[in-house]
Amino acid sequence: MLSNSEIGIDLGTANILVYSKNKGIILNEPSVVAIDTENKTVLAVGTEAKSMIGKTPGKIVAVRPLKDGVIADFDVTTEMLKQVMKKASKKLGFSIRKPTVVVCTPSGATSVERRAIQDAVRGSGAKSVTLIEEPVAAAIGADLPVGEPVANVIVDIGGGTTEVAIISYGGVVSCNTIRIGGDQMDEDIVQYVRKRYNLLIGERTAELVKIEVGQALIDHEERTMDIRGRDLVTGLPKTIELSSNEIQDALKESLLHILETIRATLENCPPELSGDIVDRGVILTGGGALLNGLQDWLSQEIVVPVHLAPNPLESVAIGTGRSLSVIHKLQKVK
Ligand SMILES: Nc1ncnc2c1ncn2[C@@H]1O[C@H](COP(=O)(O)OP(=O)(O)OP(=O)(O)O)[C@@H](O)[C@H]1O
Repeated sequence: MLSNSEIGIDLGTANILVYSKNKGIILNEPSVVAIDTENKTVLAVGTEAKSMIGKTPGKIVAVRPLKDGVIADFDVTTEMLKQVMKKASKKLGFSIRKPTVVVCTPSGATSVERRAIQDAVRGSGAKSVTLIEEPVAAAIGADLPVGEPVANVIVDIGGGTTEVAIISYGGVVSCNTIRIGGDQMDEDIVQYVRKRYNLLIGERTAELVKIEVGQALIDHEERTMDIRGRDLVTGLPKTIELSSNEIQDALKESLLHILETIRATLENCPPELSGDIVDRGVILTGGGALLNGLQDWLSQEIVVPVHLAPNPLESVAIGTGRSLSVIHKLQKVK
């Protein structure tokens, strides 16, 4: 049985989630840390730190210690995890001591990158750490029958990566990972606005634009939004109106890349499993799955049904938590 000292962690590029069996998701915050660079102390972690991005005085920086699904700054990640454990303990009402942890890694991570994730979680006080591949966790979290010999296709569009995996009989049959996800889409929007309007906007504004008027490559009713930034010619603040048609253009290249990756993965599917895909379709998960029109556009392009996971932003965390009890049955985790 899973106790509260057994937790699942979705250590994502954009968000970090902690799952406990009795309470479900007990923490869901941005993977951001605010640091005082003078004395190297951590000032804030999570939501509070994210609200500081791009707004801090010189000596304080708000950083994201993960990039493309893997650790970019080991020490800051470990510190973030320590603070996350403290916050999660507060939510539970008692201290999480030396927990047994299942944490996800991108399928495309190298052995060194996997080791770093394991060490960082251990460094935050965990007694034992087991890794699970992110698409497998996402599939478990989305209630797919991963243990059966049928093809479960998962398209997980996170902040740093998009992973497309075919899972059958408890394992990954075929998988492709690209380092394009929600962060790249934000960057696409920053670059578009810069080139088209000579206006500099921050990554948080770009993310808001993506969520509000972002649009996959499919016909839709046009929406608009006012945004503010710094005019690169005059140096002064300026407001412009952006439309969903423009953002559709800005996101085109990244979306086509994601589509190509899905196609390539499906083309590599063993023929015995291809029939399942026609019947069962593809499950879309990760925060990027929520982009307006994405589900319809993808089903139009790949001509198989595309379903949205019940909780795209939470599937991986739920899957890591659920898999902990299965792992206990299968192997002793030290
Ligand atoms: N409604 C929305 N429309 C478009 N994108 C969204 C929406 N909501 C969230 N996102 C994006 O989803 C991304 C975060 O998704 P998620 O939490 O699944 O990523 P992650 O697990 O942290 O990243 P990774 O799996 O790459 O490590 C962010 O880029 C965020 O901007």
